[in-house]
Amino acid sequence: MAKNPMRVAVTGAAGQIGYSLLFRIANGDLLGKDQPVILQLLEIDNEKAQKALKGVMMELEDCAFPLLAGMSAHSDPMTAFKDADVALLVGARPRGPGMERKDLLEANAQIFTVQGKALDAVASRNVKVLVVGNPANTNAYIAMKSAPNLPAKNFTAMLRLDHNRALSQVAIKSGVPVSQIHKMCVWGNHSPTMYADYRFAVTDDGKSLKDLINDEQWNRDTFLPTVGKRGAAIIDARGASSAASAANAAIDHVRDWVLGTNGEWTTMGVPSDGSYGIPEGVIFGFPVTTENGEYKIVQGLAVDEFSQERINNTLKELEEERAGVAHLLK
Ligand SMILES: NC(=O)C1=CN([C@@H]2O[C@H](COP(=O)(O)OP(=O)(O)OC[C@H]3O[C@@H](n4cnc5c(N)ncnc54)[C@H](O)[C@@H]3O)[C@@H](O)[C@H]2O)C=CC1
Ligand SMILES: O=C([O-])CC(=O)C(=O)O
Repeated sequence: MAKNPMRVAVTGAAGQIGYSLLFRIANGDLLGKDQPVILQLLEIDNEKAQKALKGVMMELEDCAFPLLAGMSAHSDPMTAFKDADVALLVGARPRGPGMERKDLLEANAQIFTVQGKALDAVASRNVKVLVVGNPANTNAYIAMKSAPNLPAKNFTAMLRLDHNRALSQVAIKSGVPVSQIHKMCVWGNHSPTMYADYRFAVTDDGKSLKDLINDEQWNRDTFLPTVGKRGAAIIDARGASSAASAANAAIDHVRDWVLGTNGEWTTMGVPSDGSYGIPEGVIFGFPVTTENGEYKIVQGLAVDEFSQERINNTLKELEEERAGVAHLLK
């Protein structure tokens, strides 16, 4: 028997990530090739953005996707998030000329407060929320705090792009294909302070990638800066921030959350439960496994002195961001 459609809300739907994301969702890449979807698309209440969104919807229509059971355009999160099973919060305020980090945090805090409240009011009680818009961890924190009637665990931030970047860099260095590398993870904030960590990574036949690479200087001087500053390198090369790879990571994140990782590790930004000394509620990148629509933080990993320093550093940045928006959450 055909499954009932699931409702997927996407914000910033006429933006560049949206353009790479929506077609894949409609193609069944997000929720499975037997799962019909209804797209509920949110853009700002502006004639140009709404017109662009209409254009994207015309193209979606022209693909005649068998799994696309419906779609609608919105300028109000209260209608866009109605009964949403999945919410991909991509739209955010980009940094403008002369804007300080604090101004950026505040501008986004406004957006994610409103959207968190709307999710709280109208979304499915099981809605799975992924925040992509930057600063992703803090935006997810704001949305979570603005939705007290939804389980906090339903709010996540995207570190999967960092995870995928780390996988590819380790694959290139070691010569082991990405498909044969397991137990990669990235800790912390989606920012250059993140700590990409291949200490636990193993090949299909259980060989340690750290031993195979055996180059601590490469780890510290090449790998970590390459992964940490990859977003800026893409902007420099393309003249625009990563879009297709970001959309791909969003698909990976939600697909794994919904459909499970079969014991494989992945990275998700999730509200801390106190694991590894990260204060409860901070949205932090952790290694996780997923099963039956739930994620579990991988426990019991050894944290050496260098790793602890890195984790402390990315946590400090997240706590500063949190302090910077605290007055807006009262
Ligand atoms: N977490 C991650 O790994 C990554 C995050 N990003 C972030 O994703 C966000 C989106 O990137 P792009 O699609 O390239 O940007 P974009 O500027 O092309 O598109 C953003 C869209 O969001 C819309 N928007 C803005 N505020 C909105 C609101 N309140 N409600 C609904 N829509 C709204 C805009 O009108 C625009 O169409 C940015 O914040 C970017 O920094 C990008 C790459 C990776
Ligand atoms: O750096 C940016 O603005 C986009 C981003 O988050 C990334 O590519 O990781």
